[in-house]
Order: sequence, then C-alpha cells, then structure tokens
Amino acid sequence: MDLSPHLPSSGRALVVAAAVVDDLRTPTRLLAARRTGPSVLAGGWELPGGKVELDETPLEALHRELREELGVVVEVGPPVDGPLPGRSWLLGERYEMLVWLAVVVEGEPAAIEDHDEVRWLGAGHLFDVAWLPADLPIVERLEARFGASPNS
Ligand SMILES: Nc1nc2c([nH]c(=O)n2[C@H]2C[C@H](O)[C@@H](COP(=O)(O)OP(=O)(O)OP(=O)(O)O)O2)c(=O)[nH]1
Repeated sequence: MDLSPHLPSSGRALVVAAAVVDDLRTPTRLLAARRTGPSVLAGGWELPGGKVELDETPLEALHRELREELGVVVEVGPPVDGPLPGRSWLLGERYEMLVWLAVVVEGEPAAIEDHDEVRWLGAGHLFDVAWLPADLPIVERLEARFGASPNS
C-alpha cells in the first residue's frame, strides 16, 4: 500500500506554504514571516508553512501549519505554480514546495511558533525583507499578480 500518495516522485520531501494576501483577486499586501531556526535559516523571511506529514494531504498540512504558526484560519485560493512536475518550487536538494494564495478568515497573524516576526509587505515593497534564497523566484511570480495600493 502506498502510504504517501501526495509525495513527489523526485524523492524530495514536500513542503507547503501560503502566500497570505489581503485579497485573492487583487492582492495589495503579502505576509512574510521571519524564521527562528535552525541557525542556518534563522533570520530569513519565508512564506508560512511546513512539511507535509505522511497522514495528511498537502492542504490539510497547510491549514494545520497556519493554525499552529500564525494562529489563523485561512481560505485557500489558487495555487502559485512552480516549474517542477506537480507545479512545486525547488528548495535545495531535500525539499520542494507547493504554494497557494490564501486570505485570513479568522484571527490576526502572529509569530506564535517557528517565527519571531510577521510583516505585511505592500506592493512595491515585496523585496524589503531578506527572503530565503529559494523564495525569491516565488515572490517574483507573486509580484506579477500585485496591483498598486495607496499604502504601498
Ligand atoms: N515553510 C517554508 N519553508 C521554506 C520556505 N522556503 C524554504 O527554503 N523553506 C525550507 C526551510 C526548511 O528547510 C523547509 C521547511 O521546513 P519547516 O521547518 O518550515 O517545516 P516544519 O514547520 O514542518 O518544521 P519541523 O516540524 O520539521 O521542525 O523548507 C518557505 O517559504 N516556507
């Protein structure tokens, strides 16, 4: 029996993350979260999320991670397609990551677990934080969806 039907055939472990925005159709703000560990990644900014466990689907993992890390319930929108088979994004040798747009429907994002700061970035400021290197092409892809905002 295949215990991990959602895992990529590449052998890399699957990570899921959300590009949390203020509006799914016309986003003007993106949420970034600063990692606290491990030391090699600490201080780097990322899209909140984490590894998919064997007993859950990628979307179940996404909802769990956002609840645990940020204390929010989200509505998940369209995927942000990456270049790998399965439309994931490469994160070095060991991981690949699926990304979806999402909006908060309950709670206020807070750095509860795995992060020490969360920050909303307006259009025009999406690269104001030190993103983890693997996230740069993802944020570039997101930027193309952003409209101008009066506060950006
Ligand atoms: N969540 C997330 N991880 C990312 C991003 N970019 C990036 O390179 N990574 C890397 C960092 C980690 O090596 C790996 C994800 O691991 P994680 O530490 O977030 O996973 P997790 O929350 O399940 O952690 P753990 O329970 O295993 O400690 O992917 C990103 O934007 N979001």
